Amino acid sequence: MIIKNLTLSYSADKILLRNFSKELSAGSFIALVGRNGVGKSTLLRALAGVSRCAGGDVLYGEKSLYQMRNSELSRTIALVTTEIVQSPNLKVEDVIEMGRAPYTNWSGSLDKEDKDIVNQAIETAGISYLRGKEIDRLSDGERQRVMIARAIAQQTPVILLDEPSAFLDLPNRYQIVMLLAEIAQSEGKIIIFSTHDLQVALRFASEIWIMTPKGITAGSPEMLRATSSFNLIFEDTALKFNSITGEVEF
Ligand SMILES: Nc1ncnc2c1ncn2[C@@H]1O[C@H](COP(=O)(O)OP(=O)(O)OP(=O)(O)O)[C@@H](O)[C@H]1O
Repeated sequence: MIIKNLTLSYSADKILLRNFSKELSAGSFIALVGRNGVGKSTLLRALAGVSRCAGGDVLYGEKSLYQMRNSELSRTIALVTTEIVQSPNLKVEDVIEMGRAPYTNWSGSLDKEDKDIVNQAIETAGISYLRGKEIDRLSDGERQRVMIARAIAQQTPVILLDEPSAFLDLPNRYQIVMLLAEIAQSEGKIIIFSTHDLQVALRFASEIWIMTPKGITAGSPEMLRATSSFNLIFEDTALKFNSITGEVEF
């Protein structure tokens, strides 16, 4: 995937990101960090081809995401947001089966292969125990896992997740991020997730993008640590990132 001179803005007087370029390779597990309102969700939506960017392009293969038809786009990129899918009587399996929509025929019916893929996604996401449950009766953390299973079932080479660990308790947070890291590595997917959890990013990401109003500083956790780059996030605050201990200090 190639990001070319990406510029993001909602209005002429507020540019969130200017001319960002980056080439991403298969197997990358990227944590996107930055302060509230800096533009992480906007960036993920632009990379998902959901919202148009103000300038630049995002290519998968040779093709711009913005030129892809919806069916092709949804076979290329899965976007997992914290938006809540709510519909009475909708079961966990129904939601995960929606991940197969880009592959099913006009009737939307799933064949055996689709069903096997859905079952495998349920297994991988570790949510077999949620089978048969209604989606609006799940906890936030359980629902988040279901949405990840849906993205897995979508079988896209790129998965983007907006704060996948936002609602999760500590063990679940680590488990979800470890699961995503494992999928990125074993299946050679590009996975980008936004997070406010620096510890998780440092521990599991292969690369971290620090987004500030001045742009994105990208690098391996080790490199960013060595260059004290995390302090970019704490500019204008009384906090400081200790690159030796990896802790935030007053
Ligand atoms: N649809 C929109 N129209 C206009 N401005 C928007 C729109 N969506 C977001 N913004 C603004 O763009 C900026 C970036 O928002 P965005 O949601 O991308 O930030 P974020 O980094 O994901 O924040 P958070 O960490 O709080 O989720 C914010 O100032 C926000 O108010």
